[in-house]
Amino acid sequence: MDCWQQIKQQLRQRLNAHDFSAQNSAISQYQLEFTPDSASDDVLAWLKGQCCYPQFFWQARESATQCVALGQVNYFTELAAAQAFLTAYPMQQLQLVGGLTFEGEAHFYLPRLWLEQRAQTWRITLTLSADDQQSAVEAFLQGLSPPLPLKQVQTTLRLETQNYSENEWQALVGEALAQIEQGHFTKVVLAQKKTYRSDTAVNPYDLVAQARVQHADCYYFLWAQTPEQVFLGASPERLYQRDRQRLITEALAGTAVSSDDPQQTEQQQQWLLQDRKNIHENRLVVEDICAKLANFSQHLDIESLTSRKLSYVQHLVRKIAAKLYPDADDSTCLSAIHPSAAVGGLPDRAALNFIATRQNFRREWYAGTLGVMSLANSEFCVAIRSTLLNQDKIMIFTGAGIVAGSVPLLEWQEIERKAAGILLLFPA
Ligand SMILES: C=C(O[C@@H]1C=C(C(=O)O)C=C[C@H]1O)C(=O)O
Ligand SMILES: [Mg+2]
Repeated sequence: MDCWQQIKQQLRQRLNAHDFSAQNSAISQYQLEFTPDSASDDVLAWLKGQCCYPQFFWQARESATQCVALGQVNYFTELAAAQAFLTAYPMQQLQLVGGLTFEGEAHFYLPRLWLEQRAQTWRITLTLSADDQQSAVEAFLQGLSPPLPLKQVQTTLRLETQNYSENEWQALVGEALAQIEQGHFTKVVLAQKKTYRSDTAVNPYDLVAQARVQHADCYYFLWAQTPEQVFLGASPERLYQRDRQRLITEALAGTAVSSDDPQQTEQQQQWLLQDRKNIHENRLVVEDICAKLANFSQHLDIESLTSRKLSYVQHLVRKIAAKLYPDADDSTCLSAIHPSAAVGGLPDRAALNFIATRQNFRREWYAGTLGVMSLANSEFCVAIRSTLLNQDKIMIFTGAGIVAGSVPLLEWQEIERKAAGILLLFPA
């Protein structure tokens, strides 16, 4: 019997031993630790083999742990309800996965199965609730499949539509600049959506595997509530990481080119660190995040300006740390910080209104936030540098912050450069 059969059998044994009639604890969890047969086994490959939804793959930046959530025990479409649920089970350290769309819709799950891979050790957690039917959980376990090997992506993409031509984009940037000039807001982040068709079916798990190789130092995520819509990406941006009352976040904004030419990259870095428009663009994000955090933090620390190099672009970044008041939970933090001025604007209400009325598409998960939350700790990324797969349609999203001093042509070049970085995931 292979290791996957054994795991299924062990989970089934736990299920059979579980007393569904005992109502003393509404949520029960069973954990197994194991080492898969093959050292090259990967939770992403395991997820590729599954046909149950919702699915979530997550690897936080600076973390060696890769996580997968499969299926659902509970589903919340209100952030406050998700938070209240965690608060109701203080002893169990339950973890919810999900996030908020750019427009603020909440989608959080308590997953049926949670897999964590750290080096060669995998930990599986099966969650059962008092409302579960034994037969439904049995069917879920029955449906678990062995991993499918990850493959190199190879496809040719054909651009079908883009929401803005170069001229239309520059006109929209001009409109935003006029509003900035008139004092309606100081920053607004505009976005483009490009829709491609591929000549062969593109596998989303293979794309994430490609992203892990191509884009170092990022958050890697895959989010599929149904098989028809798979959202994935490699984002360099942290919304925040919280360990009890300690929160760290960052202002990541302001962009220059980065390439495999070290001299050009170095010269671009020097330019970026001194460029007034980019420094202003970054400072507005610091102002936005700090003003929001100040409402529920005992103190804030703001580090000095540095740059962060990625494979195709580099950004200005300032790290921010906060000590939260004890009653500030993830519901407080998420609803206050998201969307920050790195993807929305400042002041946020006026900028978000401009986006809602002038931007010709709804962003949904693009520039939303995804992550994992529990009472003790949580981490969320800003879901940029992302792609939505819808059958054979591939949509890629990019945005750029418009501030006083923005040059429409340069903002076009910036989003084109960001798009080229995402397109690296689709080698012909
Ligand atoms: C909105 C995006 O990126 C944001 C905009 C940036 C900018 O305009 O300089 C830089 C990083 C992000 O805050 C995106 O990549 O889609
Ligand atoms: Mg910019």
